[in-house]
Amino acid sequence: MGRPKITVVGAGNVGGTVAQRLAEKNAYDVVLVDIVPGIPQGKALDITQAGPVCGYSTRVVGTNGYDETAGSSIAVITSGIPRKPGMSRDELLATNAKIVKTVVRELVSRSPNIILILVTNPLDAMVHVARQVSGLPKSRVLGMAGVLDTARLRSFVAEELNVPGTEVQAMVLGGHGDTMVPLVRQTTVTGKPITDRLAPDRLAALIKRTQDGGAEIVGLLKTGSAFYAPSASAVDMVEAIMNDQKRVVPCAMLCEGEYGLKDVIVGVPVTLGRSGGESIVEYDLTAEERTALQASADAVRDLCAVVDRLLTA
Ligand SMILES: NC(=O)c1ccc[n+]([C@@H]2O[C@H](COP(=O)([O-])OP(=O)(O)OC[C@H]3O[C@@H](n4cnc5c(N)ncnc54)[C@H](O)[C@@H]3O)[C@@H](O)[C@H]2O)c1
Ligand SMILES: O=C(O)C[C@H](O)C(=O)O
Repeated sequence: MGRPKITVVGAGNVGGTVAQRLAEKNAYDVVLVDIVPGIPQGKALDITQAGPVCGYSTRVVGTNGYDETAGSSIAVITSGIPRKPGMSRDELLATNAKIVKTVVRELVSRSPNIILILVTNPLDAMVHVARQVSGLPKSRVLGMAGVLDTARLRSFVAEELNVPGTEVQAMVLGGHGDTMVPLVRQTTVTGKPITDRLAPDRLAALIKRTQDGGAEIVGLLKTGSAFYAPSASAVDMVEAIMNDQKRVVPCAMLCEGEYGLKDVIVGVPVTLGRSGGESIVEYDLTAEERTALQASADAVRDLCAVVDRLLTA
């Protein structure tokens, strides 16, 4: 039996880097798809040629079609436009919804057992589009944002306290936008509560920087948005699923009553295993966190109503 196949759609900054990181795992066949002729083929060839140097023999195929994606275990969907300085992620809605709709149709028709990991923004609404179009169960349509937002908070805390980022644990829930909800009680440094190490005003400043973390990088890069940490975060989800790790990871997934949220896709702690998002884990939230999560879910719901109208028009 060959290696499991992972497809990456969109061979731009995030997708190209996801393909590279996956190839370096030396555990999958990788298919990289893009609409621009030459780009996925060129990047696939380049990644393949790094193999002898880096010690992997991953088969990486670049294509402008979908036949090569048949039988994929997972697709990481990064196709779509990124925002420019001064824009919100929500402004990408109309363009990216159309792209995600077509891409999901192509993927699911060739890989009926596929698990979709959405990366394209606005993230939570794109997971909604993918669910509507694919009809796949909620466990197989997930969004990557919580791992990234959490990694940002962990790295800001690590820098502030001069400790390794790996010693900082955290959990950021909610939609991938200004309303994201960092859980202070889940934030620890070398196993101790963050509140023992940081004054409230400093912690509040780091949380604000996390909420604005994507925009900070968009402002610095001028063209395009972050891709090193986003690609690492998407590959972390792929690994948790493919290795059946049963690890609790913040992901965008449909809530059906968990946290009091009904029929809305938002970032929540999800156990990732071989069947995808296997369950939503309910932490004990403070009243303030619960209210913030509800507000975040309301913002996502409003955006999903807009995208539903756009796609049926
Ligand atoms: N969820 C997150 O945390 C997160 C993080 C980073 C980026 N993003 C989002 O990911 C998306 C991609 O970002 P990027 O930096 O890689 O952008 P990019 O412009 O570098 O790459 C996007 C690629 O998608 C391709 N594409 C467009 N339409 C397509 C289609 N119909 N089929 C196949 N490919 C198509 C483009 O040709 C391009 O190569 C953006 O929407 C961005 O906002 C989300
Ligand atoms: O900020 C963006 O537009 C890209 C991504 O969502 C991020 O958080 O880096």
